Amino acid sequence: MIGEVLTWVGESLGFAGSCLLALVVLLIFVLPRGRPKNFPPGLPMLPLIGSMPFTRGPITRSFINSLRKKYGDLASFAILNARIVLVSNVKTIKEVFSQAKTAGRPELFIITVRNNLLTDGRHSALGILGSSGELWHEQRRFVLRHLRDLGFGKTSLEPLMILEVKELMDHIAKQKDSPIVMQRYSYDDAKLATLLKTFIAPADINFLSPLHFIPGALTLAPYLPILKDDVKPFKNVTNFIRTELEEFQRDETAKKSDCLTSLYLREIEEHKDKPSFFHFDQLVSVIFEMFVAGSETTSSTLAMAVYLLAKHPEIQKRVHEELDRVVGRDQLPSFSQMDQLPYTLATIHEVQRTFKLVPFSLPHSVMEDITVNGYNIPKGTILIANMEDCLKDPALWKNSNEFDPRNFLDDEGKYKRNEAFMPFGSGKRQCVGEPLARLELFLFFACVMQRFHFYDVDAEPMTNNNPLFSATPKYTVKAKARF
Ligand code: HEM
Repeated sequence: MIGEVLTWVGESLGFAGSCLLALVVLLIFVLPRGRPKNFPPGLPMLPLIGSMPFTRGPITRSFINSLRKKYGDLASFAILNARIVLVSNVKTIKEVFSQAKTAGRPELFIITVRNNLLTDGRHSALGILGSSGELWHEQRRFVLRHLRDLGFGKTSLEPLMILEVKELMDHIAKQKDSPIVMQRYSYDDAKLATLLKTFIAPADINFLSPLHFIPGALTLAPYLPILKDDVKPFKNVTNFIRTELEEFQRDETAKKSDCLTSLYLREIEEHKDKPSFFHFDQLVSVIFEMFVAGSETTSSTLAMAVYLLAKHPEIQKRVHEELDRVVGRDQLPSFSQMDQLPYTLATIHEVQRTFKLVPFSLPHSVMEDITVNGYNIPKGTILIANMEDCLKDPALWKNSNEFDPRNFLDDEGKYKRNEAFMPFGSGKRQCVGEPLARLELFLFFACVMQRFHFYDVDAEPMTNNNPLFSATPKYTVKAKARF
């Protein structure tokens, strides 16, 4: 049989073609394997094509889960030449990602395309989310320090958030009895509406697509006609931010104000005569990331909360009861009441656990060789944290398979933290916006639930296969004002 196949190949391809084929086969199968010595167990890794013949199609969540089951806490595979290790188990995740050596970020398609567009090739790395090393460290430290000083994630932001909450509630109230599409709210402000329309849904981004690992694809991507549509939102958002910043720079009062933009512009001024990571392109990039990372994440979690509570009227009823008892109906819920609202707090945590917005966090890359559980993981390896596995492990939760706020309550009904809950990542690169996101989720959820009863939810079947971001189901729901 094999002889017949070889004869047929020889006759069909001729001598030169057969030699070429033999060379390719040699490169793929005979050259030393792509697996480093004492690397964590996993799929075979062939030179050039990695584990692709063994993944049986695109990387899916069930594929990732099957690796964890088969190989344990550290499981490896390769996409083309990129070696990837899936890290599972709460203890191992915390141990691996707390190290500075694992705080790198692999080159990500979405980020590199944006950098190219932004700077016409002036800067190969920008921003916080996609950068590594000194650039990442310095920018993250600057942004965190100043945001903290400005009250980011502190209760002093409450009045500002309440304005937004009220706008959202007015929007829901205006719909009367007609079904509401809980996907996104375009407020009346035309600029904000334009910006929101241009945003990229995280569920459309797949960092594990082989496209990211084809040498040269990243640099060329923005110029390929086939990718024009994909690139358009980046252009729109960055142009929008540029224009806003130029306007800001012309406004003397704004420039003197204490906000992240003016503080950053002052830093640029201070560094203008020396080589520095503080420059205008970098500022555009940081603002872009804060918008993109901070908008769709919280809004889709809230959309998921409404969906799940409309589907679980008994849980909605208990949230309503607690809000009525603790807050009443004459005032809006406030951060200061968070401790007295354990069921409401547990419900929003349970929404995040069920939703698993970023089930494998964002990929990290190893900056220097490390050893984990006796295995060697060399510099350049990509690491993925298996948060999904921690969120559904029956040993770690009271009722892991159901939407059940008791997963975050102790036997006395008090809110209980769970180590396995890491929706904002773990370690050195943990989400910059976490304190703000936590407050936003609590306040929006508590205020909207105090006022409305959601029912008659009607959802389309889910089609999202992206392993790295979860999408909210497309649904409509009816809202009835409770008072
Ligand atoms: C429900 C809301 C949110 C969730 C679930 C979420 C989740 C995450 C996750 C999983 C990461 C990756 C961590 C890692 O690489 O290990 C991340 C990073 C990041 N997030 Fe969030 N996030 C949320 C809201 C926000 C908000 C509101 C902002 C900003 C206002 C924000 C800004 C960022 C930034 C800048 C990074 C990059 C950090 C770095 O690379 O050092 N996020 N987020």
